[in-house]
Formats: sequence, C-alpha cells, structure tokens
Amino acid sequence: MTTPSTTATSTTSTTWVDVPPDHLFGIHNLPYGVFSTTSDRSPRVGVRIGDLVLDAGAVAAIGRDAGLVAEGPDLASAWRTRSLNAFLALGRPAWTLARQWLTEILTDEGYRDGVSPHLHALEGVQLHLPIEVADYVDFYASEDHASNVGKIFRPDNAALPPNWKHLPIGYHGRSGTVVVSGTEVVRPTGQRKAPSDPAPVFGPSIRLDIEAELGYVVGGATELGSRVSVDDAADHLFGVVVLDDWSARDIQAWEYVPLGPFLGKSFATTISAWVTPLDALTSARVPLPGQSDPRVLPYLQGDAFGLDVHLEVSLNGTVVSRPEHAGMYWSPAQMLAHLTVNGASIRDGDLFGSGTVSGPDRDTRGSLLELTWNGTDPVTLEDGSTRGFLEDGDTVTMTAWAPGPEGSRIGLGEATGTITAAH
Ligand SMILES: O=C(O)/C=C/C(=O)CC(=O)CC(=O)O
Ligand SMILES: [Ca+2]
Ligand SMILES: [Mg+2]
Repeated sequence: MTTPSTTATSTTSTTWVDVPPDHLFGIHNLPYGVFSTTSDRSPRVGVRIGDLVLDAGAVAAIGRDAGLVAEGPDLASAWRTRSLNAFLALGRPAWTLARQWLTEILTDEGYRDGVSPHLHALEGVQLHLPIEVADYVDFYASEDHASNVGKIFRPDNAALPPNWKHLPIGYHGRSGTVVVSGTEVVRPTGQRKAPSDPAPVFGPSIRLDIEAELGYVVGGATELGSRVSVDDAADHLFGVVVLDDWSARDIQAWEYVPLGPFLGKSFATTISAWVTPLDALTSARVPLPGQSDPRVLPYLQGDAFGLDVHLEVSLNGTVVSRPEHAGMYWSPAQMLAHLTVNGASIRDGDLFGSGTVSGPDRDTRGSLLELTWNGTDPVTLEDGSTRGFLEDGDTVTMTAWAPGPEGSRIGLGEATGTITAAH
C-alpha cells in the first residue's frame, strides 16, 4: 500500500488478483477465516480470494500507517487475533467499512505492490476454527425435514407438532464441540434402546448420521433484557457457514423425551473454515415460501428474507443429496428475533444452525435418516456399496453456493469430516 487513497471507493468489480471470473471465491465473495503459515504460526484473520488468503491484519496495519483507515475502527488489531470474535464485536458499520476497504485494495491496481506480499497460497496455509463459538443453538426450520422426522420418530402423532408453524423450534447445543472442517469425528458411544430391546444397551452408536445445514454467525452483542427485531436482525447477522450437525440417531431416539436432543448431537458439529459475509449474499435474498396459514405473531414479521443457497452432500465422493435452502419455512432473521424475544442477550461469536435443509424430493433430503428412511431404503454409492448410516472411515463433505452479482457464484466453502472408530 504505497499511496493512500483519497478518492471514493472504486465500484469496479474486476480484481487485479489472478482469479478466473467464474471462481467461487471471486471479488464478490471475500469470506473471512482464521489461518496460520509455517513461517508465522500464530493464527490470524484471513480473507480468501481465489486460491489465495490475504493476511488482512497485516495489510490493515500498513493501511493504518498510511492513513487509509485512520478514521475507522481498528481493524488491524481486531484481525491480528486468533478468531473473528474481536471483529464481530465491532458491529455492522465496521463490517461494511471493512468490506468496502478490502474491495478497494483488491480492485485498484495501485495497491498491487503493497498488498501482494500478504497473499498466501491456500494450499500452504493451515485453516483454524474461524470463531470462538459463544452460544450454539440449532433450529428446525425445514417443513419437509420436520415432517419426515416426525413420521419416522413419532409415527402415531401428526407429522408436525402443533407449535411448528407458530415459532421456530430450536434446542441449545454444545458450543465447545463445534469443530472446523477437516476435523475427524470419533464415533460417539452411549445408551440406546430400540423398542424391541428389553433394556438399554451401551456401546458405540450404530446409527450415526449427518445433517446438512447453514450456520449463522452473530456479532454486535446486545444487553440482557433487550430484543433484536426481525428488521434489525441483519445488523447482527455477520455471515454464513456450511454446518454438519452430526447426529447419533439411536442415542437421540432414546434420550430426547422430554427435554430434546442432548448427547446424540453434542459430540461434534462441523463448520466450514470460511464465513461468507451476509453482505456477499444480497443477490441470494429471496422471499420465504409462505407463512400465511397461520400468520405469524407480529414479533416474527418484518423483512424476513430467505436465502437461495444450494447445498450438496457427498458421501465418499458420491453426491447423495442437493438440498435447497430457499425452501426453508423460517428465516434467519426470524430465528434471531425469536432467540431474543424473551430478553436473552446475544454474544459476539454466537452461532445458530438453520436446521436440516430438506426438500420434498428424495435427492434433496439433508440427512441419511430421511434419505434411507431410517435405514430401511439404503443409498448406493459409486463403488457399489450401500449405506443406511455411516461406517467408520466414511467421509462426508458438504458444499454450498449462492448466486452473486453480475452472474457470479458465491462459494460457501465446505464442511467435511471422516468418521473414526469409537474410543
Ligand atoms: O424431531 C426430532 O425429534 C428431532 C429432530 C432432529 O434431530 C433435527 C434437529 O437437529 C433439528 C434440525 O436439524 O432440523
Ligand atoms: Ca440439526
Ligand atoms: Mg451436533
């Protein structure tokens, strides 16, 4: 960064970085993560462009010395830390300013010489968990998923519980076991009791499953007693990750009445290393599929946008499902409004999951529980083998993309994990 900019932010969408125009991590994306290199092992905030990672804090520090961001928040300090939490704490105005600044330095040729030394090849860096997860909640926002699970787990009841269309149902998960993509998942051990078992059995789960979801990363902490409205939710929704809510169906089915999922879910939740800012997803905003019958209560009404995100789930390299997030009944803004309607405060680094993304067709179901109908109708993989649930050594990879400006595609990274044998 040799010369500080004195002109308004350029609006050109062409970057001087060598990135093919159809790349999923082009100039319209610019997701944040945390990385380290062999020459500097301290984890710090990085911004992905193409197959490169920008050391954001290092460049911001130069920009500050050059007067480029002197009037703004101290991005350099926030980014030279081992998680995105300090940046999340700065709030929406700082997030917007940071994105404008990153866009400027990556599109204006004048910054090339100053910025280039701080671009690292993706293949040479180590990616870390991008946020220190504060509270973690998982919702249940897909009508198809909720109906399918209802039919499988509670065949004698209505598929949807009576409250389902009145409030976004959720449960509190375990923030300390949220792991970054690539982390091995140890098969959980616990109690199970099938209806035919005379007594509970103890041992490794025999119904280990996945759930394809989006995760929403929250910042701009609030005070105890305050609420976030649907219309203000975007001020606190920083960005989106791909999320796999690993689920042990046998442990879950025996433990969950009456307080909900517990050890069947808490052993691991995988998120992508890249957090795509909500600001990168403006072209993906879509109306919700419909909430007219019944109409939701006023506190859940407002600018409750949906997101047109396309997910893909593969098992050992075979694509087994392509769930569509645009079909979700409840929106992230409504989930945040509901989370805080009782006065519960939010913290920087809070994470909430959308719930399993499932559609009406078999190949759009986001869990093996639904895809195989509780193991009774297995999926066939390209090597000819079949799966009802996961075996040790299986690798599940979830990816996602959304439409971006100018016909571009915004990649949301991947959440991948391999199952290892129970300890
Ligand atoms: O209906 C149930 O008892 C349980 C449902 C789930 O396991 C799903 C859950 O984690 C929420 C979701 O992903 O939609
Ligand atoms: Ca889930
Ligand atoms: Mg989980």
